[in-house]
Amino acid sequence: MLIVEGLTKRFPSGRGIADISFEAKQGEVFGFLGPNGAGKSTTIRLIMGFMNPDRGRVTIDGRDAGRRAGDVRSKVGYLPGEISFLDGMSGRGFLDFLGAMQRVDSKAKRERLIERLQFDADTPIRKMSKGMKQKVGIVAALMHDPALVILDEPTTGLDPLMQKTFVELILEEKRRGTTFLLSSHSFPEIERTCDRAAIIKDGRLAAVKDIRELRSLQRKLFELVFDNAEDALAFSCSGIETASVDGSRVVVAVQGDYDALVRAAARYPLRSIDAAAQNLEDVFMHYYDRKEIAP
Ligand SMILES: Nc1ncnc2c1ncn2[C@@H]1O[C@H](COP(=O)(O)OP(=O)(O)OP(=O)(O)O)[C@@H](O)[C@H]1O
Repeated sequence: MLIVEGLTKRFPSGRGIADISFEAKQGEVFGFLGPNGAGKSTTIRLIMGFMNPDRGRVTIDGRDAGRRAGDVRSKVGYLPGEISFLDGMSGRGFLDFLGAMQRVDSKAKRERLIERLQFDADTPIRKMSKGMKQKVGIVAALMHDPALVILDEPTTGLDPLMQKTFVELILEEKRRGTTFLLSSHSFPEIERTCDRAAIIKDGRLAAVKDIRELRSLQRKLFELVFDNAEDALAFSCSGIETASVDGSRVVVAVQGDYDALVRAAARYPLRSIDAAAQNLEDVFMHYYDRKEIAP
């Protein structure tokens, strides 16, 4: 549905993006992660045709997005990172205006979305909070049933309940076959919605990862509290790889082989045992931290 090939843009400052390539298949939610200034919004603006790339090509639904921009854009829903509205309008007035440009009868869907996101669309935009404006932007991106939806940090300003509603909305649209490109700083949001995610750093693609595969790499962290520090030390020397030992408390990170842990721990009296899943953020974080990026 969306093919990005060798997209390159260098700004006079020397910043920008270089050789970004990825593909989001129909019905896929493709995540876009990366530290501030990595080049996510630049990539998205190039995909949307708001700037011309120095090199590279974007294909949307089999068509060159650069050459057939008008054609292609009616199939695309877009939520920019920073929304600029026509301040004199109400939310509904703005959506009416946009609906007329999209040339699709989007009123019924628009009203359903407004109800789901629970905001007063008749409020003048200049009186709206950041979160309310974000909701108007989300409705604008989804109301015309586009085949491809590109969202640049969509949940900025939304409260946790609305973030949850937003995740549900994405999953519902995905079930209908809508394709998403979702730029986000929220790891839980990426984990809940995405099939794959690209990590972009310093304008280059650091990795493209399958979320299911990442989940299978997630380790479980077991915190074992022994009766005394001697037992904890003896346990930590028994061949089990420990993440930390602090008095009678030992943390073990396990990926798959729980049997060895259970056998080793069974030799000592235990006061408690707690397990927590390593979160996706920890799995991704090393891409953010790395100074050099492997090809
Ligand atoms: N129009 C522009 N002119 C000059 N430099 C720009 C322009 N747009 C972006 N940049 C620079 O390109 C780099 C990438 O910016 P971009 O906004 O794409 O990052 P981002 O990954 O979206 O960051 P964030 O997570 O903070 O939104 C930054 O160094 C930014 O200053």
